[in-house]
Amino acid sequence: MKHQPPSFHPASASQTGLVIASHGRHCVVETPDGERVICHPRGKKSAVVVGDRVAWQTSGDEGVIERVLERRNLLYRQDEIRTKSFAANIDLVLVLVAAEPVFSEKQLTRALIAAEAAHIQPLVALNKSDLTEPFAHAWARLAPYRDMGYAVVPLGLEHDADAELAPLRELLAGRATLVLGPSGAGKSTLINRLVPGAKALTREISQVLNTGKHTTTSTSWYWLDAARTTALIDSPGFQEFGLHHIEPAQLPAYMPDLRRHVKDCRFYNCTHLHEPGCGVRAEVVWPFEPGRISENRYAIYEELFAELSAPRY
Ligand SMILES: Nc1nc2c(ncn2[C@@H]2O[C@H](COP(=O)(O)OP(=O)(O)OP(=O)(O)O)[C@@H](O)[C@H]2O)c(=O)[nH]1
Ligand SMILES: [Zn+2]
Repeated sequence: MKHQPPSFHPASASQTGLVIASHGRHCVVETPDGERVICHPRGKKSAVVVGDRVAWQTSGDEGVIERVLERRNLLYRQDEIRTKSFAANIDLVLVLVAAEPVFSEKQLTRALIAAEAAHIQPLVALNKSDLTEPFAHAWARLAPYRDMGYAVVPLGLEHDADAELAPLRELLAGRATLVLGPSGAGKSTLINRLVPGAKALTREISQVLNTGKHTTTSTSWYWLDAARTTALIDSPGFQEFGLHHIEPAQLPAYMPDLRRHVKDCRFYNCTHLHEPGCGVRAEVVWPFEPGRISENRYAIYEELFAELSAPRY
């Protein structure tokens, strides 16, 4: 047996906690009693992300993270150069788009594929129902997404009465939901409608984490209820949604409209790009028809396939 060095400090017991915000090398850990402590990871690499359950110990006024408990899932994006994590241990990914600015189907699809690849249920919401005509147009553009089984929730975050937000609240209840969306879709409006005191909390957290320095926002975790059963996680970084962690051949598995036709392909290893007897390509139509594959989605598939097949350096 190895000789154990004598311990001069009374060992402070390790506690568990939830990472509710992170910035650079600091993070805020919430204890089971709801107390919040600034923590630093032990060692050089900062591997902690919002949503992580951690074991930590007090060290003066602050804390040291000893280890990250096993993750149920981790949503991240990866471009040619680096990997960025959005959050861990989440139940739902809510992709918020709006009637205006006109959303990019490519970005929406990328987010949905990343969620599918991480085995997290996606949910789509379309905001700004008061902008009648653009809203109707956007709603129609989302028809293939409803048809492939995703819930698409109409919202008017600025004008809806609380009762009108009830269906959304119901979908979120008891779960931790990561909110993603392009700039201007209404993410801040959503958080402020659903989280009492969100603005104050954001200010408070960015003050403690940045110690006065001016920095952009990072990911934060908000509880919707006093019992802390329902959470929203706000995360920046929707615009550059790299999917380099996904193999091109895996793409159809993460695109439900393609997935349901793969069984009809003549070749088991069909890429759905040029093979004869391809069950996927046989279903591509424009305008969209239920049960089939919209030309837009197929074009996004082709583009992603090429992007993810390109040599990496
Ligand atoms: N017409 C209309 N405008 C809305 C609605 N909800 C939000 N907006 C407006 O849309 C704009 C963007 O809303 P934000 O909540 O700031 O959007 P965001 O997604 O947080 O955008 P970033 O801060 O750029 O990331 C604001 O001017 C809001 O007032 C809505 O239901 N209808
Ligand atoms: Zn095929």
